[in-house]
Amino acid sequence: MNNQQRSLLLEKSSLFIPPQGVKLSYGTSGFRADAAIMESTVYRVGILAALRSMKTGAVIGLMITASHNQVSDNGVKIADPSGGMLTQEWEPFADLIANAPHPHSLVQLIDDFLKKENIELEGGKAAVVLLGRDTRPSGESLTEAAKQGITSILRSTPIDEGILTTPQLHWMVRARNRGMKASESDYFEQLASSFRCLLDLVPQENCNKDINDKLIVDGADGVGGDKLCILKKMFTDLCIDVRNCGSGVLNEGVGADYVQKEKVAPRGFGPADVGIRCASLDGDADRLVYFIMPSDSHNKIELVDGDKILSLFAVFVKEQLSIILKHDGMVEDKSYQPTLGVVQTAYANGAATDYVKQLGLETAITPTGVKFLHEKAAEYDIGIYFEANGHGTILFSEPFLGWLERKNDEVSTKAKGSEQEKAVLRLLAVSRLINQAVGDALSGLFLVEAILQHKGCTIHGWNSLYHDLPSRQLKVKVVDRASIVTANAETVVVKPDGIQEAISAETAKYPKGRCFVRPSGTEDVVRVYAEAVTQEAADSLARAVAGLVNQFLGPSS
Ligand SMILES: CC(=O)N[C@H]1[C@@H](OP(=O)(O)O)O[C@H](CO)[C@@H](O)[C@@H]1O
Ligand SMILES: [Mg+2]
Repeated sequence: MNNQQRSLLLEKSSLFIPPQGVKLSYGTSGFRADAAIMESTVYRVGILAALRSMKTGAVIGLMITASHNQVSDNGVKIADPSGGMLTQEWEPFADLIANAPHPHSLVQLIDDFLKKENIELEGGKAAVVLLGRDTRPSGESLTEAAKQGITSILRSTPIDEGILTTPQLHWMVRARNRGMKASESDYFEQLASSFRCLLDLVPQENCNKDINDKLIVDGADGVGGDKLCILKKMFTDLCIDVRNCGSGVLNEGVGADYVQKEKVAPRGFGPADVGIRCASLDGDADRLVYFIMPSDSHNKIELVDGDKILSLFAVFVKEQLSIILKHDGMVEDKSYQPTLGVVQTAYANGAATDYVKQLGLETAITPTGVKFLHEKAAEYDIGIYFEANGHGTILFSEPFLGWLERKNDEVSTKAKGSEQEKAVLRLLAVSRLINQAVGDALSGLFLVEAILQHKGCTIHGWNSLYHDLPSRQLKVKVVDRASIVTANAETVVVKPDGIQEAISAETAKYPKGRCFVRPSGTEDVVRVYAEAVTQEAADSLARAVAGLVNQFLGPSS
């Protein structure tokens, strides 16, 4: 790097010295911690974003959010040119620069990295970084820190997009890099028009079915509720009651994470909502779960989680695809067989996995973390992925979309008004509605709503697609969670020696028992997951295996 660049970096970074004794690591959710200690980290991620933009010659995104964490936390993560997560190859560099103690060590690390990655700061394209933040009060000053980081690299421009959901920012990055319209209003417009298209294609016999038109959405007192209020104004015939829109504390007794983990209704929901279709978004609106309020006085809800959303999407997509593949309703078109696959993690309920297998779909399991699911789903022509917690989307391959467009041309002349034409139009609309960059609670919600209308199905009907096996999750605090090493998408433990045999022996005592343990990527705990035919059995298996974890790893003091 030249002297001008070096002195700019030294000067600016001296204003962002990391607090002593803090070591952060770029995990599944980027960097996340108490907002009070995040400024230097965000500044440095700003530098990384500018370098990534130069390396790729494309627009990069930088999102400031701590999702479902408490309001006093904050975090930062990068969206790569595709709109997906930062390439895993750059994560070690993110860790190195975030933890460099002083400006000189930081500049040295950057210099070494520029050489290793062959990044030319003077030639090549200038850097452009899109910035977004959630509604946290610390977001504004952290955005300033990010801008300082970006402008610490010569020829780099930050574009502040203000308060956004995480998926909106990822969507904008992807759209910009494809030369498409990429503003927030373009995002709303695309969701609205594709949703409208799906509603226009609802089969006649289901058009007037009473599926309980009202939907109540818990906005987690975060950004998702605000954006949904804008979107719902675009549909006069859709009745959405948005609650927890920012007047209460973000994520406190509200939000998809709370609802899914605690299995209770969020704040602001009461007896008047019994039986109505309800949904909950998380703090940055990249997770979505549905739920039904119970009819008794207990607060326990019926959860309709990410696995159920995945199942609903899988049924719909498979149906539409089979209609297209049938010429005149009789013969399968063998000339092109698109691959359709479903991707889950080991946390997917066994009943959900059985259900999608029964549909005849290929299923794959990856380690926990969206980046793994996304990567696997991208191997199919249509890849549907969801974590049980409600993060997921449907990915469509370019060759498949090209094929659909050609089919569309063909059927619009030869088979106008046919079922085949409608199915083609529906899948094209789904590919525009559902976020192709990351899981998106808003676009997921509108797709769920469209499919329920299409099928004339209530939330109760949807929820009874299959019945979840009882399960239990526990957390165990141990001395060093990294001493657990797993394989086969986290379903078996390979270290320490002997623990897997002990877990398997315990699990074998329970009919239909399934159990696995893994170190959390976001908390200092080992997670235990158990499933069995009764709740008591799942609880007992989880407790017994938690005991084994303690025995093999030693409880933390
Ligand atoms: C069991 C569980 O819900 N794990 C969550 C949680 O990861 P852990 O590595 O389990 O802490 O946070 C991740 C990031 O939000 C999310 O992708 C994942 O599903
Ligand atoms: Mg989130």
